[in-house]
Formats: sequence, C-alpha cells, structure tokens
Amino acid sequence: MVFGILSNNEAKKERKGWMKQATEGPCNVPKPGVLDFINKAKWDAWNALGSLPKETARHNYVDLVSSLSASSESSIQVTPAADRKQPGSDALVVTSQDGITTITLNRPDKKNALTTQMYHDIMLALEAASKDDSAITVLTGNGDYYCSGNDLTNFTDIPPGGVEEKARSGAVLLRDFVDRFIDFPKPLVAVVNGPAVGISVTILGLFDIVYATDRATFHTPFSHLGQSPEGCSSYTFPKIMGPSKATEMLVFGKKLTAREACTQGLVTEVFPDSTFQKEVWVRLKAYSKLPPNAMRISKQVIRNTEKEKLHAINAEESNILRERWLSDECMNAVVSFLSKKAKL
Ligand SMILES: CCCCCC/C=C/C(=O)SCCNC(=O)CCNC(=O)[C@H](O)C(C)(C)COP(=O)(O)OP(=O)(O)OC[C@H]1O[C@@H](n2cnc3c(N)ncnc32)[C@H](O)[C@@H]1OP(=O)(O)O
Repeated sequence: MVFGILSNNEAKKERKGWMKQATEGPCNVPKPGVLDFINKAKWDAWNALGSLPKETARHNYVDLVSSLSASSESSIQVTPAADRKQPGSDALVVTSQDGITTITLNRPDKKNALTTQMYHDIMLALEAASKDDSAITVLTGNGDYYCSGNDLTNFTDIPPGGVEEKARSGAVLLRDFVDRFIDFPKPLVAVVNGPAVGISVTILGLFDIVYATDRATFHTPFSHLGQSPEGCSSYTFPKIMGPSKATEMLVFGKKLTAREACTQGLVTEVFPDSTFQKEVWVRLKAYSKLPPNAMRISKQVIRNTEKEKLHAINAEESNILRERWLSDECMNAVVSFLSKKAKL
C-alpha cells in the first residue's frame, strides 16, 4: 500500500491533493492567501504533487481510500475481501418449502448491503431456483431493512489492475447479475420487508410481483452518489410510472413511501407492517399451488417480447456506470460514506 496511517485531517487534505491531481493534473491555480487556512492546506497538498501524471495520482488516490478503510486510527471497519462471507455462508439463505423457493438477504447488521460475494451467490441461487421444482421464487430481507443496495466497501477492494480494472469487472458483474433477473423463467416475487435502496429498488422493475410493508421506502439516490441508473430502470421506471415520476426518483433521488410506490405502479400491494408476513405468505402459498407450467408460460408471454430490449439496455447502463465509477463525483461520495460523513 502506498500510504501509511494518517490522522483524519491529514488524510483529508492529502486526499484532496491526490483527487485534484487525478482529475485536473498538476496544480494550476494561484496560492490562496495565508489566512485562508483550509484552501491553502488543500492547495499545498495538490502543489506538492508537482508534475505527477494524472493516472498515477488516480491510482494513489484509490490506494489512499483503501488505506482509510484499513486504518486502525480511522473509525472505518472494512472486512477484507478474503474474510468476507463465502458461498454457503449465512449472508444469503435459500429455503424451499410449499412450492416456493425463498432467497433471503441476511446481513441485517449492514442493512443487507450487497457484497460482491452476495451478487455471485444470488446469481447461483436464481440459477438453481430456475431449475428446482418450486413454482414461485421470492427475494426478501432479514431484519428491519430489505436492502441498502450495493455495499459501498466493494469499492475499496482494488485489484492489481487498478481502478479501471475494478470498474470493468464491476460492470461485467452488474450486467451478468441483472441478466439473470431479465431471463428468470418463473414468477419472481419481491417481499419488501423494509426500506430498499439503490440496485435493490431498480431491479424491482424486472420482478413480476412486489409486495411491501407500509414501513418500506424506495430510494435511488444515484446523482447523490455520482452514479447513474441500473437494473434496466432507465427503461422500466419511465414505462411503469411515466418519465416525469421516474426522473424524480432516478435523477433527483426522491424517496417514495410504500404507498407512493404502489400508486406509481412499482409496488403491487402494500400491507400493514403488523400483518405483512402473515398476509403475504398466505397469499403466496395459495399462488404456488397453481399449475407451475401454466404460470411459467404465462410469464413468458407477458415478458418475452421485451427481453432483447432489456438486455441491450442492461449492457448500455452497465457501460455508462463503468465510466461513472471512475468519476470524481462517485469517488467523493464513496469516500464521504466510508469516512462516516454522509448517509442518505
Ligand atoms: C456489481 C456491482 C453493482 C453495483 C451496482 C450499482 C449499485 C448502486 C446502488 O445500490 S447505490 C446505493 C448504495 N447504498 C447506499 O448509498 C446506502 C448507504 N447507507 C446509508 O446511507 C445508511 O447506512 C442507511 C440510510 C441505509 C441506513 O442508515 P441507519 O439506519 O442510520 O443505519 P447505519 O448507517 O448505522 O447502518 C448500519 C451499518 O450498515 C452499514 N451499511 C448500511 N448500508 C451500507 C452500504 N450500502 N454499504 C456499506 N455499508 C452499509 C453502515 O455503514 C453501518 O455499519 P457500521 O455498523 O457502522 O459498521
């Protein structure tokens, strides 16, 4: 690692310097006055990097962010990739009962944020569910959240190929992950047991039914994070709720209540939290007794005409996000979250 352990303030100034060098090249603005302490400190950090190439600065900036995560002096705790939960661990629980295969996100202490490993495990679980003898597949969460979206510490796990390689492999993973939802052959139901954020919201447009507790909220803060929509939401959301409501969510990050999401057509039905689990599972058990082949074929009739288009949109969104992940705006948002300065 390029950097040692820095105090929070030192790290912040140093980070600013690397970030400016990475995005704008060598320092090209006049030195602020001596009384302008903050800007002068930032200018000093930038100027100290001399004519270092942008690319080197970008690599070092990412290393610094990673070192922030690993630093024992910082308040940030990041589990190293090697220590993250492995397939078959309890971060994802898959059960099959009464003709229903249920995939449960099970990191309640992290609001069910999705680690890289979990994306892979969900894909495996969907693959298995598509072939098992269940009639319906359900995705839900354990604890007070449905899912807080992509685990932002995924960004700190930089491979030897650097940040570009990380963005490239992330885009491939994203595209594969969303493709599985586009192609899933059986009725797919989201049982949204609490707030949903980011990618856990966008992929709802690819589900067949979305049941939500009245405690759930639906939040896609992509602009706040310097990112852009995925999960085919750039197509499904305008189609479901109209372009203007979709823009409020996907561009301006408006958080919807469960009832608003239901009115907009993203959610099928909202239940009182006190009876949510009971009512939903009674309903799903009844549906799961319907003839499975008829349900599968009816789903195909409804969905198949759009598949090709959805795959093309997924590819395009993933490419755009690959660029976004390298942007100053995105890196700053991730650093802010990891430094505990920002929450949604
Ligand atoms: C293959 C790659 C595909 C990527 C596709 C692109 C995907 C995009 C997205 O999904 S964008 C959305 C990303 N998510 C966020 O920005 C949410 C960040 N989290 C928060 O803002 C808040 O944690 C909260 C509003 C969800 C909940 O707040 P609160 O109720 O106050 O709880 P805590 O913040 O104390 O959370 C408890 C614990 O969980 C950790 N955590 C929660 N969400 C995430 C997350 N998305 N990534 C990493 N960690 C998360 C949080 O840091 C706390 O950890 P701690 O107890 O402090 O160790």
